[in-house]
Amino acid sequence: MPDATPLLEVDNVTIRFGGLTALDQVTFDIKQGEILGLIGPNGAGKTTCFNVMTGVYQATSGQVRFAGAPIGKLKRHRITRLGIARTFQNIRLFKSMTVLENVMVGADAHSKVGFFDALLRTPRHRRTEAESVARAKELLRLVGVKARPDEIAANLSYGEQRRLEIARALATSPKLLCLDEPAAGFNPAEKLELTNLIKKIRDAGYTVLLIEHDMRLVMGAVDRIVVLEFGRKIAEGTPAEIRDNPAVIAAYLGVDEEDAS
Ligand SMILES: Nc1ncnc2c1ncn2[C@@H]1O[C@H](COP(=O)(O)OP(=O)(O)OP(=O)(O)O)[C@@H](O)[C@H]1O
Repeated sequence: MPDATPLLEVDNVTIRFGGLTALDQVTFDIKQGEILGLIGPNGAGKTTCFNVMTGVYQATSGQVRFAGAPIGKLKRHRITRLGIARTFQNIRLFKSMTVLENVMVGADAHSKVGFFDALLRTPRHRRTEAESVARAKELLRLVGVKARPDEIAANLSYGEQRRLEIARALATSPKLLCLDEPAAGFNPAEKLELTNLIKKIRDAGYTVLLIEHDMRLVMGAVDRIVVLEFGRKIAEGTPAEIRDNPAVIAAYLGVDEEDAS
């Protein structure tokens, strides 16, 4: 079970783009070891939330804290090193590189081997590389990529490419893994497999934040849900609580709250 210490805190965060308020005083936290779903209609601010947590955007006001420390002013690579990794709505693999290389690119974010070690191929470099290869293969097994490690990424099926992206994100040894619509384009069987994979990843010791449009997947995979609409948090609770929440039903059906209740 998740313990009580929040791994990540989004504290009263507002983000404005010109006249548009993409996030409006949003507050929620992610507890160590839980799977949190972030849902809401199109344009609700979900991806903006990911972007503020991963250093792509800075909050106009409010604060994001990771393991208790503010991360709002940190650059993206520093946040990756602290332990937040993400996948993207659109697959962003290095398509001409191999499966293994794609995962090892992620591992490099944490490599302790210096530039000269790599250039001179020192014993330290070779040892670290062997360890990275072993770890990358282990991650490929965890996420269920069946293609050979030396296969070119572009030759993988769409579903395998999505799994590979997750393996690459895990290669940075994150404490928090953020998945942005990982089931986009999946058939029902693939969605079920993904639900199981997300739980498996959590059971392997990671905390997971999931943005996903597919309600069945969200309800089946997560411990808790935060709902955004027009940049505001309109609800927070267990899947059962969210399913019956009139404000959430109204947001998704596009009707007035009174009409939906
Ligand atoms: N860089 C930006 N500049 C201007 N407006 C932006 C920027 N990024 C996001 N927005 C706007 O902020 C709002 C929230 O967008 P966001 O992508 O976070 O929503 P979302 O909930 O992820 O939507 P979707 O489910 O469609 O991906 C939208 O109105 C969007 O147009």
